[in-house]
Amino acid sequence: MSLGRFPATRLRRNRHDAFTRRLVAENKLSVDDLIWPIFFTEGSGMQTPVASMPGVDRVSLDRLEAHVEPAVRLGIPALALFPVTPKEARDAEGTEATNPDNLMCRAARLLKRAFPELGLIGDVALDPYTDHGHDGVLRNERIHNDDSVAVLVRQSLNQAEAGIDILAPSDMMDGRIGAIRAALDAQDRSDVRLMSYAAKYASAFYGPFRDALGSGALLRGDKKTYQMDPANSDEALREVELDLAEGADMVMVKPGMPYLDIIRRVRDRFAVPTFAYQVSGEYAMIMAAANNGWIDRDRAMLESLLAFKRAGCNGILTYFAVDAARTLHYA
Ligand SMILES: NCc1[nH]cc(CCC(=O)O)c1CC(=O)O
Ligand SMILES: [Mg+2]
Repeated sequence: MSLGRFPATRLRRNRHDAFTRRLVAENKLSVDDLIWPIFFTEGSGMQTPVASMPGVDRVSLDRLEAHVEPAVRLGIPALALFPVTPKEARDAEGTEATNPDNLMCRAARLLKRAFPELGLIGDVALDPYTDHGHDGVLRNERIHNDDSVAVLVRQSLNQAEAGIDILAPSDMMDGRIGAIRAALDAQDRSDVRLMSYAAKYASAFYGPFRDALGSGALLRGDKKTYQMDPANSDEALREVELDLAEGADMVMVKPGMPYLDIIRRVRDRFAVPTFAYQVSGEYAMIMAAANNGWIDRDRAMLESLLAFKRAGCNGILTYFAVDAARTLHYA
């Protein structure tokens, strides 16, 4: 006997075959974890690809129901809605955000009628509506926090009225969760959920999204005075703590893959429903490599989504949602 020559514990044993690997797997991705962000436009008969996001289209409202139907059939629980506002409807104050007949509200009403069970998540921020491309209102070339929050509150009530189930403020103004929650309560809308983009970083990975919305070319300067510095991690915990105290039901970390450490810290510290946004640039990277034949798209897609689960996410906003759901169903 040459005890000591061989390890008593051989972790490879549990990797021996597929059934054992299935038995010992710690995390699992399911369709229930997927939130699908979609883009839609005015007009009719339109379906225009986003060049920097292969496979992602902007569809006109008349095509929205048909566009969304496969996601519903696959069991995706919720959509995140992003309206592509025409240039003419943008102004310095983002006034269109509070118009009860804006594109967002019409889309919400249409989808609620067509798919009553489908969760609708409304983006709360002014960048689709401002002519300078910022998420808030500009005063002397600065984004004014409290004036922005006042508009965001009206935008939130407007979306809730149109049938949005979950308001998702992505603007990063201080105090907006508390202000929105108070306004909802005052209108007897305490059932509207708030998914806060609590730790949202000033990131290069939003580029393709801004292409999709047409806000990138308009953007004056950058968003570093309100979105977080990628250097920071403790600060993310303070952001999350404040949003929870102000009435957020769920929190989000964004972008996703470069910030898995933040997701894990948030989940460990607060043990609240935690989400990540696998943003446009992350999607674009995987698609670009896959379309060059450099990585296997489906495997990279599923591995990246599983990584969010492992990091502690309850769910993921991903442009892969429909393809991932299909893969999971037919796996
Ligand atoms: N309110 C803006 C907003 N909401 C969602 C995204 C990015 C999503 C993505 O890149 O997929 C952004 C971009 C930004 O902050 O400029
Ligand atoms: Mg904050």
